[in-house]
Amino acid sequence: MFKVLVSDPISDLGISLLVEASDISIDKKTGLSEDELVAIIGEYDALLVRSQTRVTERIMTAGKSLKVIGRAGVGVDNIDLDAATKRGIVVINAPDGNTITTCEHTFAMMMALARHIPQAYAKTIGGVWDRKSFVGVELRNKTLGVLGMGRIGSEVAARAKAFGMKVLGYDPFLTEERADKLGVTLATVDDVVRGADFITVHTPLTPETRHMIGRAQFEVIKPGVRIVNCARGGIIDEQALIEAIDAGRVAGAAFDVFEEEPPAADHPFLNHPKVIVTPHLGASTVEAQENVAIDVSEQLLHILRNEPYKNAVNMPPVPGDLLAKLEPYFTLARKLGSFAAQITDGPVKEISVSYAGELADVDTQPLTRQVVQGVLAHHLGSDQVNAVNAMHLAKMREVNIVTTKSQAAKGFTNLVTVTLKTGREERSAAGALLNGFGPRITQIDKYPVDVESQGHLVLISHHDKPGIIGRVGTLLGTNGVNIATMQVGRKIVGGAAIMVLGVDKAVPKDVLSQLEELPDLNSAKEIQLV
Ligand SMILES: NC(=O)c1ccc[n+]([C@@H]2O[C@H](COP(=O)([O-])OP(=O)(O)OC[C@H]3O[C@@H](n4cnc5c(N)ncnc54)[C@H](O)[C@@H]3O)[C@@H](O)[C@H]2O)c1
Ligand SMILES: O=C(O)CC[C@@H](O)C(=O)O
Repeated sequence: MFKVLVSDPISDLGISLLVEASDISIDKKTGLSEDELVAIIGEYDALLVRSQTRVTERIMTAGKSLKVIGRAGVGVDNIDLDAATKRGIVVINAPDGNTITTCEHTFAMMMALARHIPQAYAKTIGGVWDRKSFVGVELRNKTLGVLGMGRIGSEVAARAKAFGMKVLGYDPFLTEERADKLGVTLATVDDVVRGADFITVHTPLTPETRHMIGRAQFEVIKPGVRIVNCARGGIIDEQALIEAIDAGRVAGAAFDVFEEEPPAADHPFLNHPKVIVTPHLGASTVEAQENVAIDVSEQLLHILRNEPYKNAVNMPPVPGDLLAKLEPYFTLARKLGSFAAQITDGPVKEISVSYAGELADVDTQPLTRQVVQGVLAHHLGSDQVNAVNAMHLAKMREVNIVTTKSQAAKGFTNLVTVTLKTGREERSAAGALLNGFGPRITQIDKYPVDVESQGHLVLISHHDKPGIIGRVGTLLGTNGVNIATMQVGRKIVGGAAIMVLGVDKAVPKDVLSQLEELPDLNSAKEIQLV
């Protein structure tokens, strides 16, 4: 008999599969503190949560029999994934079940914002018949900018078209072809910021999406824009947004999610006349809660019964002899994927992995998964992608995966080369394990290098001219950025060249822009490898 604990309010109908299963005994105990959970979790094989329970390392340590944690919903930011992976606890989610519901909430928020419905309601029930203060705007003929064209963003775009809106879409995986299919104009963040009358965000919260609409964007944003966030708090800089509303640049905002939830009582969004809010209700419909509970219950049963399952968010152990051969290359493969993703512009269409040397003779599929994970995690968030779901996510995004093998490893025992093709360019990074030095990047595009695959790097492309290294060093030094290592690669004297700097901390965006303005310097990209 497997024991399952449900620690958040989850649809009864959705978990009926578990209730009725003869090999499952289920307890529902909601609203427990961390201490209370720690005290009882030891007797359970599975834990089923929504977003309220914070599943911490302490809880997992106490959960000696825990095999699986199920999240009835998409985001797993309330679960310590590393702690689960370390303990071999599988974390599953239900990514599809609340897509339509959240899309509809986004629309409800957008329309309520356009027509001042919450403000007008409050006045009317307060006995004031005020028709003058609440003149709204139509959606028809307006431009909607959608940042994040995944499951929810694509559904929002489809509905916006039905309202007669023009849709600008941006997503690192949105190709011209897919945008055409969806009837959306492929745009950049800048196009959206400068051109949209309404902006809605549907990305995960990652280091790249945090404050993707911040002070710099509000300075150039289309005056009178209305902004909706039903994704994750922090994608839009809340403080900068309030300043932009108060300065009259932004007409209003509708937020379902907050940088801190619940927001503090003095949060500037609460009681602001131009901001409407809901308490993270995006997924709160009867249908969505049933869907996600059914999905996650099915998966949970499969895992407990040792049957094949999908939607694992963390990485299960790779068993067998193969692991011994491949495991040393896992980190290298993932970092090469991440490095290639960070240096490449445009929507990824193809990930090509070439294995040379002894790896050519073994099944390298688990390594390819690591590469794909590295590429996708850069865009989708490292909590959403793992070695189990990486290939599936790539397929959903119509990303082609190609593997080639050869014996010639340019003097290395094994050489792994990752090449990314986008609509705009093709970039590659190769790497090897060097005795005593661990994973190293040994080639970037056509340039041989020897770079430690760790920490903050800056990749500069420039012309091989005297003085360039000094100018870069001076500019970074003036801005307080310490250079720890430097590698320069070129094919011919005086031709195109690259410089890879290892730096002690992240380089601010404005310093990267200043680098790009230096004479003979073409581009400067910051890369972070963890
Ligand atoms: N309010 C709620 O209750 C609620 C409910 C469900 C989902 N969500 C949240 O909504 C968001 C979207 O969910 P989904 O199911 O559509 O996820 P998804 O993974 O299907 O889509 C997210 C998309 O964001 C894109 N993206 C990543 N980085 C980007 C960037 N820098 N710029 C533009 N796009 C970028 C990804 O490529 C991906 O296509 C998630 O944050 C999720 O947690 C909130
Ligand atoms: O459980 C909820 O209501 C939150 C759901 C949502 O944020 C998600 O990520 O799926």
